[in-house]
Amino acid sequence: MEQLSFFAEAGQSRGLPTELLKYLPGFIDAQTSDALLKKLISDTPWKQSTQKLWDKMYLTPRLTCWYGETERTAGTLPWTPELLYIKSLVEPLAAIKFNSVLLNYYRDGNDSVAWHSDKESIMGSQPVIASVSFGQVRNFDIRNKANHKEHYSIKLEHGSFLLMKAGLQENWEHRIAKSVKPMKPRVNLTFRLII
Ligand SMILES: O=C(O)CCC(=O)C(=O)O
Ligand SMILES: [Fe+2]
Repeated sequence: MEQLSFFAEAGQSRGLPTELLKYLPGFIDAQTSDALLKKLISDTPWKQSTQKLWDKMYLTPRLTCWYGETERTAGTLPWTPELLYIKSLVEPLAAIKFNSVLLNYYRDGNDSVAWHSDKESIMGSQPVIASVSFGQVRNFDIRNKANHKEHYSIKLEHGSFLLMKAGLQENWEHRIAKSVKPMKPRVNLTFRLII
């Protein structure tokens, strides 16, 4: 029988392009991750923004909030001690000093992020992005833009780290798909360098 645990077991596609991605489960221990998940959910002033698709406005299917060096982008909040702590853990692995982080809150299986790449010009053409996940394990799917049949999936675990290396955004897209299985809350942080 399928195990219906809170945080499903680890697993990832074979042959993951490690020159583009580095995945570290258990990057932050379970107890610290539990506390951070709770604090981030309760203390973040989450917003649901709107997005335009085919000339119609839709509510983004998740909640978000930006933090970082506040003079850079409008609406960005100043760093909190928790975010500075997580930033200090990811920076040595990414070999980058990040100046912003996007928080995504997936409340349940209906929340998602559609296929996209993070290639805004404010991050340069080859951005390196460090991603930390807390809570519900969700599948992080990636596919080659030129050949959608080339695709992989990583189960991003509670307290895990994922480094999206230079080149990933250029040639690959990623998403967190909706799920028909019941899903507990998940918070994801993507540390970025906005130039
Ligand atoms: O939730 C995730 O793991 C990914 C989020 C993401 O792709 C983004 O915020 O650009
Ligand atoms: Fe993304």
